[in-house]
Amino acid sequence: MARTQRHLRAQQRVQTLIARDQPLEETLKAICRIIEAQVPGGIASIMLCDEARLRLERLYSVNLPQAYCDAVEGVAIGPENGACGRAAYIRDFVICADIARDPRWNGYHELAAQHGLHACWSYPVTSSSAQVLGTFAIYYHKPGEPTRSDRRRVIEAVELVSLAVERERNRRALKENEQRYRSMFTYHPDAVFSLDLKGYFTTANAACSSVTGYPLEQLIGLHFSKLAQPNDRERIESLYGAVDKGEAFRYTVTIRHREGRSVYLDVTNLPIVVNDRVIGFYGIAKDMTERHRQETELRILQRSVEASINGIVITDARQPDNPIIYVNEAFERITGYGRDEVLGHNCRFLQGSETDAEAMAQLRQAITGQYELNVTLCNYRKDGSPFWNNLYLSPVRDGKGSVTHFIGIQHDISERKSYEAKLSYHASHDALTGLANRSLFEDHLMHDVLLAQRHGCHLAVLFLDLDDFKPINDSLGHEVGDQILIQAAQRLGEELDPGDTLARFGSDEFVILLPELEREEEAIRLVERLLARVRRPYRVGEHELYIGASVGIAFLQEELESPVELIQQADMAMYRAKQKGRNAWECFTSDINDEVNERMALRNDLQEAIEAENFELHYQPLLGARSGQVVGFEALVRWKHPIKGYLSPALFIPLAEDTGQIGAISEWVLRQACRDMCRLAAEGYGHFRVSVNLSPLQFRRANFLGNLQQVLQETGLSADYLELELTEGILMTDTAAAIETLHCLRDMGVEVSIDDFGTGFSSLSYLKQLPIGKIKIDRSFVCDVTTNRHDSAIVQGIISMAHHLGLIVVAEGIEQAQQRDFLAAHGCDVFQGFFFARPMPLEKLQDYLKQRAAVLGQMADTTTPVDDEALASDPSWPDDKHQ
Ligand SMILES: Nc1nc2c(ncn2[C@@H]2O[C@@H]3COP(=O)(O)O[C@H]4[C@@H](O)[C@H](n5cnc6c(=O)[nH]c(N)nc65)O[C@@H]4COP(=O)(O)O[C@H]3[C@H]2O)c(=O)[nH]1
Repeated sequence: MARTQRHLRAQQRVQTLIARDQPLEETLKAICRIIEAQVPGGIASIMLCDEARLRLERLYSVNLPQAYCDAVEGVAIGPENGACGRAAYIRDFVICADIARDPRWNGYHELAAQHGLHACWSYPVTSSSAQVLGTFAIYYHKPGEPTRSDRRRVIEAVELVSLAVERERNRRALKENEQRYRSMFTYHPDAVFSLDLKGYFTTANAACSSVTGYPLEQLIGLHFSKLAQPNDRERIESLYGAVDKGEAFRYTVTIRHREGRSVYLDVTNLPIVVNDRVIGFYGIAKDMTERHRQETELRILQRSVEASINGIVITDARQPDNPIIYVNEAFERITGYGRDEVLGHNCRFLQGSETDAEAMAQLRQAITGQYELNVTLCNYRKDGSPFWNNLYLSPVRDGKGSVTHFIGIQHDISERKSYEAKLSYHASHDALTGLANRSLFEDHLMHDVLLAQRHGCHLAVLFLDLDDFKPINDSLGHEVGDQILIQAAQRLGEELDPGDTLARFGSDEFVILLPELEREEEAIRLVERLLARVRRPYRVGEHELYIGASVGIAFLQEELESPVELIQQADMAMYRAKQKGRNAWECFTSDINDEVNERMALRNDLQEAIEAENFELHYQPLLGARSGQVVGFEALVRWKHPIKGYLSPALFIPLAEDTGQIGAISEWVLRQACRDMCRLAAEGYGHFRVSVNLSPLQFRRANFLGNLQQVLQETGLSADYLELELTEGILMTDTAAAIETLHCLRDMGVEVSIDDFGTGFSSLSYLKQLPIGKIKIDRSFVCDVTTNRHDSAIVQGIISMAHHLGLIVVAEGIEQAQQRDFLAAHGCDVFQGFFFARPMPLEKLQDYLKQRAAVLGQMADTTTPVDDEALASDPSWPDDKHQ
């Protein structure tokens, strides 16, 4: 009983050792002692399996000799390996009653005998899962077998051993696990942490500290929201709901580092589940700041490349033939090739027949030499159409500096190129007709003159000006004018040879270069053909129109200073041709040159006179045929040339008309005439009407009426005292507009007379439509009126017809009393001419008026008619020197 009690106590002690996780050796040795106390003479030992369960190592015993222990430790588990090796092998009780004779102890007999060990009973120790953990053995110093109670005790001891070993193994496994976990936690390069359910940090590793910048002691107990950006907090809190349900989740968040910078984290949260209850969250936060920055940069870069309006091609320089690995949308748009069609191919499919070989060579060199290049080359789209590609090629290098790729940026400059081409075309061509312009013509001229001089050929320049083009353009509009110019250009072109150059210089000026003439006559024959072609009718819309041309011809002569001189010579000759009449041509000669030079000099002098207002105004009286009274004056401009003296207006007025200088002269004349009339009235000479000659250019000016009104206003002359003299020619072009202007003049109170009447081509019947009050019979009819019966008949006809129309008739150029008498006899109303008075300056006119008044005063007594001839030839009167 006492023995049993002792045994139970010993067992409890062992169980306490086990429960308290005392070292295994202590527990196992305690078990050995218990069993040794129960089986007298027995020596207990416990051996445990190695990890692989192939050997028995770690021998625990209190009384086995150490040398024996050392010798058997590590014995292999096997059927013939002593009691323990076999027990572990067969997983059953092995009884070796007499070791010395037991063959299973072969190899160990001597060892056992040395230590006086003669019997051994061994029992396998197994785990709760039936794994062999080791063996429990009892040795005896004499042979013998166990009794039943011995067996029972051994089994009890084995159970205790199993319990202790298994417990110790579990504890070790647990510790190992914990260490593993801790290692993972501690050494994890990412921030690893745990939060409680309220979101406070409960644990955090070192990485967590470096990611957040907070020392661990400050981090523990900190609420996660202290780190998250305000706009992220709510989102993350809502995610934690998922963790509550036991689910893991992942999100990205930007936190604020303790130093203030933003840290971009990729966080995975997992629930901490204990006893089926979530008690918090684990978190693993990966610092993605750098990667995020790179990704953002990359994304922006990718978007920019994608969205670029320039085509972008990337090729792989490491692969044979440098194949395309990327093209953007713009490349597809520009070339018409889809991405799939080009990837893997070399870019050469973009080349074609017009691709510049030199540009290609540069491109190849840049690829071989691995340097940047900017080159413009002609590429081809998928549909075969060419485009201009301004290509930037640059090599892309890796970290070691080796070129891995090439990037090509295409800029489709086709529009710019075509614009440039258009610009250069327009710079050298006339937009309306498509003919060469002056600059291109001059280029050809330089070149062809050089060749002609070298080869001794004849060369000619023709200057062709359309006759009567301006009136058509003015009256029918520019569209009609343009059509005529186009048709004329076409006709001229059709007559020329391929080597000739046809250019348009001005509105209706065409210039032709004939560089390869065998004889000069060829040019003349061509000009005749050209004139004939130009003369043919032009059909424009409903109009059938006729125009002519005047041509000047200049041949290449030896004494030419510059080729351009030929154009000027042809121009001068054309001017002479124009003077000859319509549809004429003229060759340049040196006298034309002189004439033109003189004209040029005169033009310049005239300009100086205009600027200095270096003109005088003379007045020629007009006398009533019946009353003999002065009824008005004609204002006639005089220019005293500094060298040539007084020049006839018949000389410089047409020049001024040609050069446009007439505008300024006319305005001066009008203003001066109005002023002088006001002065005469103011100085008591009476109110006289002054006739002013009107130039066609002045009449057609847009602001003609406005200007007139302004002059009248400024000078204070009443419109009743102004008369404008128009030639028939003015009324011939754009008659409707001219008549409208005449009506306006009449409304203003200004009188209008037709000057040089009878010299125009038009029928007299148009007179009845005109709101005019007077006609002036041209001097040429008056001159021979008494000697030539035709002129006499014409003059009589004009007077009669004019009177029927209610018009006053003025006869100008009366030089003789017979002429006066004839005209008076046939009812002419007003006389003008040297017979009565020459044109004179205002001061002389005042004298004239005074004298007339004096003579008239005397006549009142005598009733003798005024001797106009005597007055006119009074030596004190001005001699109109220019006449
Ligand atoms: N042989 C001869 N001649 C006579 C006689 N009586 C007058 N004359 C001249 O005949 C011309 C009359 O002027 P016109 O026919 O309008 O012809 C004018 C007119 O068309 C133009 N002219 C003169 N002054 C002006 C002006 O201020 N403006 C414009 N637009 N043209 C003007 O120049 C032309 C010539 O003017 P002038 O040389 O001043 O010549 C004047 C005058 O001096 C005569 O009995 N015998």
